[in-house]
Amino acid sequence: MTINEHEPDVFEAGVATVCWLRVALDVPLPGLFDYSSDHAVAVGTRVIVSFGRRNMVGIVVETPHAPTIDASRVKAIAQVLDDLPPLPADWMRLAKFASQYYQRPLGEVMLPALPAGLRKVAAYQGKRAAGGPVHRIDKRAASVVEAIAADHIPPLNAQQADAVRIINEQRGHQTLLLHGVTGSGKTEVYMHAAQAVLAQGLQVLLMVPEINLTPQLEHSLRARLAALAGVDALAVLHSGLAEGERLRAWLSVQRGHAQVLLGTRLAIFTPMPKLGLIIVDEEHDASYKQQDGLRYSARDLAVWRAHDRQVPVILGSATPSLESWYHTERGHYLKLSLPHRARPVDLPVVKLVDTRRLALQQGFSPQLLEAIGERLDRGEQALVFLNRRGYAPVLNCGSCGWVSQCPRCSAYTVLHRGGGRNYRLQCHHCGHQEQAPRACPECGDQDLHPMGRGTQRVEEHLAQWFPKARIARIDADSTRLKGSAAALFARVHAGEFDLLVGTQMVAKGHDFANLGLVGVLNADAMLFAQDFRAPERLFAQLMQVAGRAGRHVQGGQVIIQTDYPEQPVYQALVRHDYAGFAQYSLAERESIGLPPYAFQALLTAEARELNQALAFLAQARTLLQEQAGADASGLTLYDPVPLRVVRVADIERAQLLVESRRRPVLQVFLAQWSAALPALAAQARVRYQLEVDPLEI
Ligand SMILES: Nc1ncnc2c1ncn2[C@@H]1O[C@H](COP(=O)(O)OP(=O)(O)OP(=O)(O)O)[C@@H](O)[C@H]1O
Ligand SMILES: [Zn+2]
Repeated sequence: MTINEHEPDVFEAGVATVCWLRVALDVPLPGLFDYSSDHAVAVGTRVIVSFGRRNMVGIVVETPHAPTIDASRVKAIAQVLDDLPPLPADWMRLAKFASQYYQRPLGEVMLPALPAGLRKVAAYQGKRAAGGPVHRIDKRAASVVEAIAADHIPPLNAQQADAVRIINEQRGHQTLLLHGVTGSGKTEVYMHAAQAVLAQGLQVLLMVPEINLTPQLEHSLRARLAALAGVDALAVLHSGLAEGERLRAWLSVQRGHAQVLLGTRLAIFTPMPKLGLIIVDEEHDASYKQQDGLRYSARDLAVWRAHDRQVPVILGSATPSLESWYHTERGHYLKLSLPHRARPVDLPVVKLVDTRRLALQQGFSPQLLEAIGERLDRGEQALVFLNRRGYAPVLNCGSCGWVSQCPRCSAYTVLHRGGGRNYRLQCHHCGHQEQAPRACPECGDQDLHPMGRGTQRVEEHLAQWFPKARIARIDADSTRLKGSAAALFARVHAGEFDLLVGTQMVAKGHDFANLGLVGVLNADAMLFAQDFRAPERLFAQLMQVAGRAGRHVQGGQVIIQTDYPEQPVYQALVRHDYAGFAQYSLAERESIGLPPYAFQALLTAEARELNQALAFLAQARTLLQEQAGADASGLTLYDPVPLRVVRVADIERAQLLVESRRRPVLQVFLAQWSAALPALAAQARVRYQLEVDPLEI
């Protein structure tokens, strides 16, 4: 932007000095907004400005020589927020990259990435502001973190030591894929790598999929760091924190006080002045993908940020995403392998029980029941894994065939058991709830029965078969209250339960000391899902849950019940053959041109009528075709289709998939396209989301 020669130069005209500011605001409009100030304001500073009829907090992104609109229409900012130094340049670069890559206005990336207090006008103005949120936090004493005694620290084995050595040798940027089988001691590798970085006075960002599921990690990290660098060395960030706690943690990292930041995906947006290493644990986990607003992948941003800051990043997993494996095969990432368990135990024996010709008892094969009984007799724990919460997935009338359906969604309502004989029907899509009827609403017959089974019903049967066993059910329902998941897991680790029934919540990261057997029910449900990533997800999930068996004691066993034992997913599981499965799956993806051999974007539309949504997508498709012109050959545009669950809360949904073999091609077209979509959507009266690198299709 150059100064227009014909305009009076405000700096020399002797009028008041005016500084022009280009500000990012959290509003669903593309572009930045011009304001003025009577003194210089640095890029990265937060300011309060009036926008429309209200005041908002924005971030100064540029200080141009002249505004883009008529200078007389530019409003002055209301207040400069100088309780913090400006957001650092690398943070601004990260936000800009995310904004461009994920096709979202910069303000809608930057502001939501900050702790709430820093982006709310009310936190600074008004009676209770008391000098602003930073001032208030600084005045309040931090709650005392008790130093906990460090657990016994095992000496590294040879494979771990090799991995740590290679990580420590890195200078500048490198992405390292730590592929370690379940129980191989990846955590110890992270700890040692982190220690070396801390010793240089640098900071470490350690990301985990869900913190409340891994209290063990936080506990041992805190203990280790306390011994090393004092009790304040660890900051923890996740969405479950109260606003003040979150701001305090953010500040201590941003000021360089906390040396290690342990956090979920949102932690990727924390300013870290002395960043020296990023670690992404369970890098394959879908929780790294934000599912609303800015639909970013924290794993992918971690790689970008590490590159931008020229520091190493470790992606760790027993079942890496096929994307990461592909990069490793291509030599883009450096692979570190931990092929054996850290303790002197073997990986569990995985057995497939062919259920095609078996008489099952409430979904259980005789083999599985017998195996559970044996483990309990030996005083070991057993786990039954079933990825379906509630009592039964649907209620059915034996007389007329009526099934329980959500009035607002194209989905069944799930039967849940409350206290005693109180049954309710619940929609897992919109939250709709009703009392379960005693008689069929269609024919009045009382022959209503639950079809299939969820964790509640399995728990009930297990209690009948194993009356002496102490049973814990671990799913989203049994851990709804804040802190209850951590409390429940603590009791499991303390040996207060013999038998566990759980959903994918129990599969992740737990180091159960006394768990001998894992039984898997209903795995086939995921086998034939439409999504091309379903087998990858199933494999990872089963490998993870299988990996909970026999971690401390020899003789772990896994029983998977299936109607399709010959499927490659199951065969690879029996062999613990991640590499074989990955090779097979990548070859398949390559032959049909799917990610990671292609890049995708998904446009989803929501409207009152399905036709509205489909028509909008068809228009959007035509528009993209026109924009791309002759270059459209580089793009594959699929037909708009209804979603599998087409109606949720009375809104119909459809989607359009766009694909290209080359990422830059896709990026160029998405930029033009997304700029034109708001107008198109307003006209068609639909809501839409554009998602880059969608995980679920
Ligand atoms: N060098 C070692 N010697 C003995 N035990 C070890 C060693 N390193 C780690 N362990 C122990 O091995 C167990 C498994 O380690 P950890 O939980 O880190 O595995 P992991 O690789 O993260 O597995 P998963 O992917 O299944 O979560 C833990 O009980 C840990 O204390
Ligand atoms: Zn519903």
